Amino acid sequence: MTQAVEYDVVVLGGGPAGENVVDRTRAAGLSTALVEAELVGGECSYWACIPSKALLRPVLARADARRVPGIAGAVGGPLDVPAVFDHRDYWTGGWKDGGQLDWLASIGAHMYRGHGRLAGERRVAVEGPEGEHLLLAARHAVVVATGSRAVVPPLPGIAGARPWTSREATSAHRVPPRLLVVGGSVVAAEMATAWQALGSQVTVLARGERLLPRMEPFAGELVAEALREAGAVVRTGVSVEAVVREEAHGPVRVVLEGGEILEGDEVLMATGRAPRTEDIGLETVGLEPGDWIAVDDGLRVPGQDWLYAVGDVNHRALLTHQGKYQARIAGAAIAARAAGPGGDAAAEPWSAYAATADTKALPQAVFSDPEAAAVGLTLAEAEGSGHRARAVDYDLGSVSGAGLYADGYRGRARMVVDLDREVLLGATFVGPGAAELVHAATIAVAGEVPIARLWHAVPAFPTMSEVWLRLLEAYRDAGD
Ligand SMILES: Cc1cc2nc3c(=O)[nH]c(=O)nc-3n(C[C@H](O)[C@H](O)[C@H](O)COP(=O)(O)OP(=O)(O)OC[C@H]3O[C@@H](n4cnc5c(N)ncnc54)[C@H](O)[C@@H]3O)c2cc1C
Ligand SMILES: NC(=O)c1ccc[n+]([C@@H]2O[C@H](COP(=O)([O-])OP(=O)(O)OC[C@H]3O[C@@H](n4cnc5c(N)ncnc54)[C@H](O)[C@@H]3O)[C@@H](O)[C@H]2O)c1
Repeated sequence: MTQAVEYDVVVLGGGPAGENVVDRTRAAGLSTALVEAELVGGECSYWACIPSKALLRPVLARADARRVPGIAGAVGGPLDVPAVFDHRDYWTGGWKDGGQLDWLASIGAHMYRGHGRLAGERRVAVEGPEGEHLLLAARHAVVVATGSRAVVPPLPGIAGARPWTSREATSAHRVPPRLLVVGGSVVAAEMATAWQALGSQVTVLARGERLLPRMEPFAGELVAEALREAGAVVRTGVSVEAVVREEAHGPVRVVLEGGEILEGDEVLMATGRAPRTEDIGLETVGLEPGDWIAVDDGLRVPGQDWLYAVGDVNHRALLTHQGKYQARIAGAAIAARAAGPGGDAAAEPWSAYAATADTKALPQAVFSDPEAAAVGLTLAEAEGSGHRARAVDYDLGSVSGAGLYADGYRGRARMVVDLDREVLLGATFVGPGAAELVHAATIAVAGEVPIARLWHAVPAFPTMSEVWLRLLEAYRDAGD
């Protein structure tokens, strides 16, 4: 039997969630090992949040400038595409994780590059890049943070069609003349916005009736309208039946239900995520390989007091900031329990040891043009979960701050109020620059700030945040 190298904590997967667990357990003085198969920083740093936002920033900055008199004339031309790619490459560190390795060393964490698998209780086996094997043992906790990968639906022809997933869409160095995008959610909306502006003729094929299906209906409607104005084709209610590329360097064809065939140079499958759990030894601890890992609010796997799962892999909220939040909570709980029998880590809602905001106050910002940002419940979700709720809407473009931000500003805001408790259940903002509006709403929802007190949170003039005042006035004037 191989001698195990012992640590207090072993973290499997070094994406944003895993890294933040390491940060917290090291801060508590616990010896910690991190096992990472690819690059420390994970999907977010190299093939998701960071490169996508680096591609989108020049797109949104140009779009904003084009709506401001005095500068609009100077930004009429195309984007400098090689410079946009350089900007994106800079932000991914050229797909190298040297900076992250330096940080791990600086906090005294040990990093093992290789494929990790659970090997029974408190054990992680690591298979290194040269096939070498090592066993790690955790005195206090193992934290699984192996994230997720893109789902490619098993459609006829798809394997040979070499479709793009989010990885290629965020790392490509060539602009395909025609890009077909299958899916209608966040990856589809953001990548359609980016690649249409970078020079592709984009066609979005969404099977639902609108884009951004998890947000208020007006979000997807405004984003689709703007994509069409930018020259993209947006089709909703369509179902893709096959994806075929007959010649290796030839075009790709998408066959729709009913037989219609669309041709492109690349096809992006923006069709959701699957857990990276099929080969991480879940069967050695009685869990099902390939499944999302269910956890309680304390981020522990029920029945296994040493096993935690944070980030995408637990399927609570597939967002970096939420994975990092879970990591801070799991790290604090592990440290408290490691401190001894007196270490109290009861997962009471809103305590330092419970991931409460995942379900009650989850924010998301989508960097399409216009941006769409939301927190908490939509009206439909509030009503569906039994609240007596009212939605109050306001045309964001009527606020002076928005009018000054951009000529002809188009946008909309909605707050959803719990009529029994007079607190906010959710809020949505759509419009240029609207992503920065959501954090104020997150504070109001997470803090359950009474509407009566929100009147005293006076927005500065002339900022877009004055929309809060207008929403409160609209709520007051609507009566009960
Ligand atoms: C295109 C795109 C854009 C996005 N933009 C945003 C955004 O703007 N904001 C936002 O909040 N979220 C965004 N997301 C979601 C975000 O990327 C994820 O929520 C986040 O990366 C999850 O972090 P994680 O640490 O759980 O997992 P990951 O980032 O997936 O990291 C998991 C790590 O575990 C490693 N690993 C897996 N299996 C093993 C193993 N067996 N052994 C060792 N290591 C292993 C992987 O190599 C990886 O490094 C975006 C997603 C996509 C696809
Ligand atoms: N700015 C951000 O916060 C940001 C940006 C990008 C991605 N993300 C996160 O990454 C995750 C992945 O995003 P996503 O957009 O890929 O997935 P998603 O799960 O949000 O949406 C998947 C979409 O694909 C469609 N779909 C699934 N199978 C299909 C099929 N066979 N044919 C046609 N359509 C199909 C679904 O109807 C849905 O609209 C999400 O959880 C998202 O929140 C966040």
